[in-house]
Amino acid sequence: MVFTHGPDDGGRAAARSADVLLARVARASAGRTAGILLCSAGAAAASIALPAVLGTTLDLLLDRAPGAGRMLAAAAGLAAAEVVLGACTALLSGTVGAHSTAWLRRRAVAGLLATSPPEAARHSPGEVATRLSANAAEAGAAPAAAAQVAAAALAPVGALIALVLIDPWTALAFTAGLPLLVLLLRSFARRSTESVGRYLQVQAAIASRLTDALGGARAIAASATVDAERDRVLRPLGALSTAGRGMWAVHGSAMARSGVLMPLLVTVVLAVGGLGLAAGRLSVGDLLAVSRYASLAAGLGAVAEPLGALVRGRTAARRVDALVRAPSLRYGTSGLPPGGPGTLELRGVRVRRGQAQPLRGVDLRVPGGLTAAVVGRSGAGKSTLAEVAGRLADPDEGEVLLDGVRLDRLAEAELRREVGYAFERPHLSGATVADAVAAGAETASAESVRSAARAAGADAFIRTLPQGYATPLDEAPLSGGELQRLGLARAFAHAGRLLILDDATSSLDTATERQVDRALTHRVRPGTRLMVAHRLSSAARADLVVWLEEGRVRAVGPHKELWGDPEYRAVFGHASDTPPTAERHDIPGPGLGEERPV
Ligand SMILES: Nc1ncnc2c1ncn2[C@@H]1O[C@H](COP(=O)(O)OP(=O)(O)OP(=O)(O)O)[C@@H](O)[C@H]1O
Repeated sequence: MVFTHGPDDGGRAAARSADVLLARVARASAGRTAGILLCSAGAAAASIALPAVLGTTLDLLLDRAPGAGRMLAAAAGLAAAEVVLGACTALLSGTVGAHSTAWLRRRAVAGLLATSPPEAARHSPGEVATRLSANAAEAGAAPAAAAQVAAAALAPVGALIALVLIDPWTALAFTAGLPLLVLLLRSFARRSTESVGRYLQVQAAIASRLTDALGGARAIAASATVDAERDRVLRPLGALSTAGRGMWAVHGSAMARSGVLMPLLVTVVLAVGGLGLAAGRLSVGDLLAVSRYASLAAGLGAVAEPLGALVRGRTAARRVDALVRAPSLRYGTSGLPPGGPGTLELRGVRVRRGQAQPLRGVDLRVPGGLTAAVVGRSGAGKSTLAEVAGRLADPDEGEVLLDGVRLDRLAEAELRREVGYAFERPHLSGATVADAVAAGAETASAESVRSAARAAGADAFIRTLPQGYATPLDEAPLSGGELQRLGLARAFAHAGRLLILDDATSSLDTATERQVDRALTHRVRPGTRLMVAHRLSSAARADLVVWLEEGRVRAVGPHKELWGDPEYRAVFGHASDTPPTAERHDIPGPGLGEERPV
């Protein structure tokens, strides 16, 4: 099976950006990270001093000289300090990891929520879950791992200096083997980055498939495809196992090679030290110290462990960084002309989504105050039109204007105040049902919450809930239609000059839909309505219909005029056997909106 590279796999630039992110997260825990370095340096200093003190102690004991007891106590103190400082390093590493993970998760969630829905949709829910959980935790461990890499090098470097001071020949013998170790660590870091990257990708693919399957659990059960679905979800397991084995093979081979190289170096150093003793250059105590320092210097091979954690953290950071860097919508500072009717214009609007072009050069004008139904076959581009009309996303070409002002020049607060949305499956947030309706750019008053709920046909069922409007949202059992009515109520409570309803009445019964329609005319703040509609009745009741076909405006006009076209009738499932009528892309008669009673 082949896994294509995700949007975050952009080579060096992505790696650099992830490193910048890690530098920022390290700065956020700078105090504790410095603590790791200090404790590690302290532990390294203690471990470096210990062999010298032990060597001197041995020489004093052999010579029966005074002061051996004091030196022994000093050695015990150094050993204790090494243990305590090591424990502090472990504790600080844990807290730095936890803080860094939390910091990364907050940034990633903020980045994801600030981006446009189509950008966010590039990451499947399962993939996002993996990036925010496992990947963020791995990346969060990177700052502490970096400090540990630096710390792991401190003791060996110090030990090497001590060897130079005791007997330069022993230091030279050790240094001769270092280029091999550097080569080994470099190759480990490179191969590890590749294998960890593969593993994380497959892991995300499985999570993504699993989340898809959970989302469609009812359909899977109903269509008796449980076995096939299980196979589909688990199919990448083989690739995961291969990637995992590859990862540990890289790790294991680095460990094995350094496991051979380092004892070999220690043996060579000891041999040189032994020759020094025979030549009278070194004392017995010196030889003891040389053997301990050689072992300490050989600890450089153990740098592979934190280096592995650092490599895994850097690779995981790229996946988290892709969420942090998700392009966010930029807002302007302009306002709308006061009292404007809500005239909506699209000029040469083109939208690309990967290979697809949901909208291809759309020109459209909906005069203020009118209700326009957007109709077309499935995939015609209706939801995409609704998306750019309310600036949930920007078009790739062209511009969208509300009362003559480009939407991307509007201040965010003004945009969200004046443009309202209701969706087919609204997402509600807030502690209670009333809070969910009140939530918006500005919190709606209790009075407008109730009046909006009445207008959306939601008041009656809200009253039957255990605590009415005060029912906690997560204790309110809601059907699809009830959820839609709450979404409509929220939109009505915050209605601005443009209200966009994207299939927002699809689950309502006909009577409630009519009631909502009447309320839209008489009880909700007057303005322009753009309604994505599949039902014939919605198109028939609208002032005008925008008929989309394959991302283009096929025609614009009153429903009864378009009805003469058999292809238009076919959109609603009526027979089509005559040729299409002429195209009309604009609404004749400006001022229609102003003449319309509200
Ligand atoms: N993020 C995306 N990536 C790839 N293609 C996309 C994306 N979003 C939309 N499309 C494609 O663009 C076309 C229009 O999609 P859109 O959702 O606007 O259609 P629609 O008319 O609302 O359809 P429906 O009535 O089925 O909801 C479809 O072919 C769709 O597959």
